[in-house]
Amino acid sequence: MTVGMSDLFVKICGLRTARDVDVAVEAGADAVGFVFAASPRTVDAETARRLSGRVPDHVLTVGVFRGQSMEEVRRLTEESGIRAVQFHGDEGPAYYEALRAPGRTLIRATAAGELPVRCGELDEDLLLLDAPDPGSGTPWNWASPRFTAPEGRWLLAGGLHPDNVRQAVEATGAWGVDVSSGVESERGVKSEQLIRAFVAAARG
Ligand SMILES: O=C(O)c1ccccc1N[C@@H]1O[C@H](COP(=O)(O)O)[C@@H](O)[C@H]1O
Repeated sequence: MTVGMSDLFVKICGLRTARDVDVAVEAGADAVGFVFAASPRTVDAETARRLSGRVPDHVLTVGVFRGQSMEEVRRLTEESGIRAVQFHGDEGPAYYEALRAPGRTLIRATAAGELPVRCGELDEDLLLLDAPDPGSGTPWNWASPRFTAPEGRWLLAGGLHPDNVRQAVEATGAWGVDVSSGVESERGVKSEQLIRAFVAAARG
């Protein structure tokens, strides 16, 4: 898997317009996310395909799924042409086996808890630790002394924004970060200023 050109991997998620995509790429994001799960940010396959066409090869295009059938995930992935699949529900090993394809990155999102987790448990390439309510802008207690950082490559998400992302990275040692709500001016509407501020702050 080839991902990221910088020290800290930064993904900007929930993009819906060409302007969102252009700003995220210009700001230096390593990945851009298109939400296929039920959300105020949902896009269809045609929109994701059109927006992905604006993304240079060094930036990973990610489709976000939650509780969808394997057939729907497969169809949306193929129709949109996105290069990575991010599972946010309780998708089991059969999903990873079915969606594994050459050049495709598989991301497993799980709610952060006190039990240790490891990247690769379900054959994923990247692990994502998030709050229980993904996409809500709610943080989890990543600063807790009881939190054990996972082994392997993992992304931190949940309630991140330009003012807390650097502190979160330093506290957890995360390999990368993922954000949606924290770069919006209102729910579902991305802010150019906040996207730029987030990427710059994340990398310190
Ligand atoms: O963004 C959504 O609407 C969404 C819906 C369903 C599953 C995942 C979703 N987004 C993911 O949630 C986190 C970002 O959360 P936050 O808004 O920054 O707190 C990130 O992993 C997104 O990919």
